[in-house]
Amino acid sequence: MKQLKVLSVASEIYPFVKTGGLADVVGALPGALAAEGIAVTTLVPGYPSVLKAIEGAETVYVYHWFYGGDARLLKAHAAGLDLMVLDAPHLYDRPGNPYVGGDGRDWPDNPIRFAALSRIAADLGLSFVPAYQPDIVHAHDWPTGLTPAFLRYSGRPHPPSVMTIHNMAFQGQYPRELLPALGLPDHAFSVGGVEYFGTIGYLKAGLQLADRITTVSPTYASEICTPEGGMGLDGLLRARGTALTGILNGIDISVWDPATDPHIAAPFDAANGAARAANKRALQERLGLAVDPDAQLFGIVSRLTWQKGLDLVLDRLGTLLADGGQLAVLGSGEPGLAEGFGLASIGNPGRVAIAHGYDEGLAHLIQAGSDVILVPSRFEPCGLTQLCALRYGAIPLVGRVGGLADTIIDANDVARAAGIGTGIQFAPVTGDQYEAALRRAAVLWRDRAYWKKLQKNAMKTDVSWLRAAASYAALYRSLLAERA
Ligand SMILES: Nc1ncnc2c1ncn2[C@@H]1O[C@H](COP(=O)(O)OP(=O)(O)O[C@H]2O[C@H](CO)[C@@H](O)[C@H](O)[C@H]2O)[C@@H](O)[C@H]1O
Repeated sequence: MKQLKVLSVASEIYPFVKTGGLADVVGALPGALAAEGIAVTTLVPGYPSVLKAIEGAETVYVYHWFYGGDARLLKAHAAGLDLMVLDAPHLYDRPGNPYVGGDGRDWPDNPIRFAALSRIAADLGLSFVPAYQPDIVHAHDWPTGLTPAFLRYSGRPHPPSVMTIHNMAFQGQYPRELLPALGLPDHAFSVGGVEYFGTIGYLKAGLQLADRITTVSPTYASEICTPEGGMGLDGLLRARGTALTGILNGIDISVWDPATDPHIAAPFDAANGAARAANKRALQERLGLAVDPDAQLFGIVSRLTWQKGLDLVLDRLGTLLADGGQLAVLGSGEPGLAEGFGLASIGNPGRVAIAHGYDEGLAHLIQAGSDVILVPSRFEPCGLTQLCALRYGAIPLVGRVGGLADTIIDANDVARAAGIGTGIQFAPVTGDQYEAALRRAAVLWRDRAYWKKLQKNAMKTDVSWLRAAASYAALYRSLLAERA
């Protein structure tokens, strides 16, 4: 089969720059797709952390006066990834994260910064760099949503495009007056183009103009077609009909491998789950929790946001602790939630602990040492933490929404009889239902023989990228077949 070239474009990529699951997916897809005969090159902004990782990269294109300053397109290979990097210091050479400055506010020029990224993706699609001509351009989330628009409004032949939604909650909406500064023609501002409720909608543009739309689970794909889940874009998505599909994420099972994980206290696998005990002890010691193998240890690794439903955990903390449970939280985000967990840890020494900030190593130890991983999300396009939890034998307790519905088999009586449960689901996502799920978790925990069975089932679940890679490959090939 002919090798396909896919240009993937995104605002973050693991291991160079990450604020959430988007980076994981963008960083893992190229490796997964290589096995399918697909060569992925990823275009990302030249943030300081990216430029540091690609010192000595080759300049393949020079832009004089590009959105307010000079810029270069660099080509590099780092951490096993083929990269194109947009080095535009006036747009990306600053501290903070890709979207916000040190004061926690969005960079005011975000519309320009991400239009520039999308513009380069389109330029590459339009063969500006003769040595690199992708067959498909694949854009991820709102920061790259204008890519299909730049392709379309170039008026030139261009490769087909795919737009992937990792999270509908972020859409990128900016005043219409920016249109000329973005480099889009007046006629782009139409319902069939980039116009979105009187503004310019970045994600909207991508969803309107890409040849195909994917999101990261089948259930989320149906949820976003409803007024409740569509966040204003459900009508458009319904109109696009079969152009939208859901492809479940995987995780990088070499990074998330309890048998070889350098971040954990003791390696283990499905056949030797008993070694988890050493990780539980290490986690309890590290976070100052009482060292007690019998306390059911609940873990959270998350961005602290409304989406993740963590206010429910605080509201119903009494139930979690009532049966001797413990809680270990790693997260960063909304100050109100961080403070809430901080106060809970002060009020319950040895029982509740919070580690603030971002800590890759501790995330691994929490997965390896917790008995349960809590993901009570209000909506969840796919979710990666429950996949890590499955792989590490921590039983996911999740809201039955989006990808959480698609990746966990609720350990109800029928599943138990069939020997197939892998976690605990609850719906709808309310405090009462969450609390009922906690009670079920406590009952299941008391039956240690069954708990071990659950862990075995969880660890046997295929959470790799294998199936997703085959689905993306099929999607790309069908797009090209259509064009031909
Ligand atoms: N404080 C911390 N320290 C260390 N690691 C931390 C951390 N906080 C979070 N992480 C890690 O960041 C990743 C988060 O990924 P998720 O998919 O769970 O959520 P996110 O909402 O960011 O992603 C969005 O995009 C992804 C990708 O498509 C979808 O799965 C998801 O549903 C959607 O909301 C996980 O790998 C997790 O371990």
